[in-house]
Amino acid sequence: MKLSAVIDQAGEAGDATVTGFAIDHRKVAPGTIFGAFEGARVNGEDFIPAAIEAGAVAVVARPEARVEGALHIADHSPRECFAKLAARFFAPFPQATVAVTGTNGKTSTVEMTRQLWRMAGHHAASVGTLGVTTADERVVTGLTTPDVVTFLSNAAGLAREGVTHLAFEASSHGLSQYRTEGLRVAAAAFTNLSRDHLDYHGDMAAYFTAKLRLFSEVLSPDGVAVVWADDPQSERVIDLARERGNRVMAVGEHGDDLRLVSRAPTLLGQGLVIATADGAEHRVNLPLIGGYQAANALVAAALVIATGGDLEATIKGLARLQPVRGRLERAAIAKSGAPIYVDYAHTPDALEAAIAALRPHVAGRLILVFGAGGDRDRGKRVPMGRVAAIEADVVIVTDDNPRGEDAAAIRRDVLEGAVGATEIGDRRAAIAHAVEIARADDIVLIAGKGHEQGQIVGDMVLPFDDVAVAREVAA
Ligand SMILES: CC(=O)N[C@H]1[C@@H](OP(=O)(O)OP(=O)(O)OC[C@H]2O[C@@H](n3ccc(=O)[nH]c3=O)[C@H](O)[C@@H]2O)O[C@H](CO)[C@@H](O)[C@@H]1O[C@H](C)C(=O)N[C@@H](C)C(=O)N[C@H](CCC(=O)O)C(=O)O
Ligand SMILES: Nc1ncnc2c1ncn2[C@@H]1O[C@H](COP(=O)(O)OP(=O)(O)OP(=O)(O)O)[C@@H](O)[C@H]1O
Ligand SMILES: N[C@H](CCC[C@H](N)C(=O)O)C(=O)O
Ligand SMILES: [Mg+2]
Repeated sequence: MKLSAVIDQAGEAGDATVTGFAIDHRKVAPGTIFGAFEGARVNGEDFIPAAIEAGAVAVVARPEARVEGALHIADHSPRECFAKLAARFFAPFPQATVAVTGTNGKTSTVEMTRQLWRMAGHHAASVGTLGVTTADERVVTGLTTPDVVTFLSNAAGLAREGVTHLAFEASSHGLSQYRTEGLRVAAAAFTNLSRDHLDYHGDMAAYFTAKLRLFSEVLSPDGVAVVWADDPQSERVIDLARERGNRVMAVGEHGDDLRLVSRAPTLLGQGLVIATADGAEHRVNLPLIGGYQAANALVAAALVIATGGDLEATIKGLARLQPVRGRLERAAIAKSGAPIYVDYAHTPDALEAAIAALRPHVAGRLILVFGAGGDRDRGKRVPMGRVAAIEADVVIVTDDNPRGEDAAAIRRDVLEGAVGATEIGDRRAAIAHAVEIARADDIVLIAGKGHEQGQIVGDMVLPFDDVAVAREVAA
């Protein structure tokens, strides 16, 4: 592709051939357009000379950046500009693309959306914390919302493979860094807002603003806003969408479009009654437990309907949803008979939701093993401890991913809220202890790491899988 096809004002540089896009100078090859951004750690503008040396034909950067020897595509919002140009290069993308934001439930919702589309016979994929998932395979990317070049090239690659329907997770980091700009988003969903990532965003208002960008800027002007209506912040999302002229589909006990009339836990799932806007009531047995999974399933159904899915068939499809990896996953049964669940709850709200999901299924005690990640929002640790102390019957505080922090100091923070908890730093020993003390009518919940395959300690990723460890210690 010629530079003039990517950018209108390329001038005499327009004849140069563009071979790719990069935001890391180490990935620049001859013909690359380099995006130089100020980051949280370093300033990408410092690498402009090196990128040009490596063959960059153009550099997208702030007007005040110095660019010599390549076309300077100057923009006050260089990340946004870069994403839009890159999208021109990588297009076309899957014809129906939807996005999900919210503090909790993104991964579950995009995965359920993908499953429902597949049931309808579409070639569908999801992109998020679990990686890039299609019916055939899963490729791990490392981030929830991959960097913009990875994201756009993956989305285009999926389209080339025949994927027509794509659901992706829009994390607050991804939204504030414009990682998912430039492709048409036909529907966007909001699941909920609670505390997380304040290390990065500073305060709840800034965190929410980052998430709202999905509705104010990323969602197509003729797209549908799917909103979980039972969150205290839902109204703001609905108002924003209506002001902008987007159609709103409200879902939940307070939702008019898919109204959750009732929810009755069964042994391995729950019976749902869902009322639709035409007044009809639909009954379906969701084979997953917990209010939070019902919420995510309904949001997923709304996304499918918003992009043309048949209402009745989609609601029926809920009965065939497969569990999402690491979300209330039943990992093993202890010798005593106690079931052991693994869940990805790593915020106070999620921990509360995960415990609430299991509560109707426990006759004895709910034994919780959890910790908090290092180099992440420290302010969520005490509230997580508090939720644990209040909602669980036995609490064991252990290590999550300490990353660059002192693990014992993280546990101290959590223990400040988790009054009366037992402290066992070694995660395997903590899980073993929980399983050992569990009696037949108890349930063990191992929270925080879900599907993760490693424990990040310093710069190392040590192999660790909560599900595998649960199985080992239960054997
Ligand atoms: C805080 C954060 O989001 N950081 C991400 C972000 O960094 P940044 O733009 O601030 O980058 P930086 O390291 O300061 O560098 C600035 C620029 O210089 C470039 N650079 C840097 C060094 C160099 O030698 N050459 C070079 O060109 C970088 O590519 C970058 O464009 O862009 C980088 C490149 O894409 C990401 O790898 C990095 O993710 C880090 C590893 C990370 O841990 N991110 C987490 C917090 C994250 O994004 N999480 C969210 C939310 C999770 C959830 O709750 O779901 C996610 O979407 O995964
Ligand atoms: N709708 C919901 N309401 C409250 N809690 C939820 C909801 N959905 C999921 N959770 C909790 O959050 C955990 C993570 O769920 P999921 O992975 O779907 O969220 P996420 O938004 O993708 O998280 P991340 O930000 O880490 O990518 C679950 O294991 C559960 O404990
Ligand atoms: N996407 C989340 C994952 C947190 C998972 C938890 N195990 C932790 O390490 O804190 C984050 O990066 O904050
Ligand atoms: Mg996720």
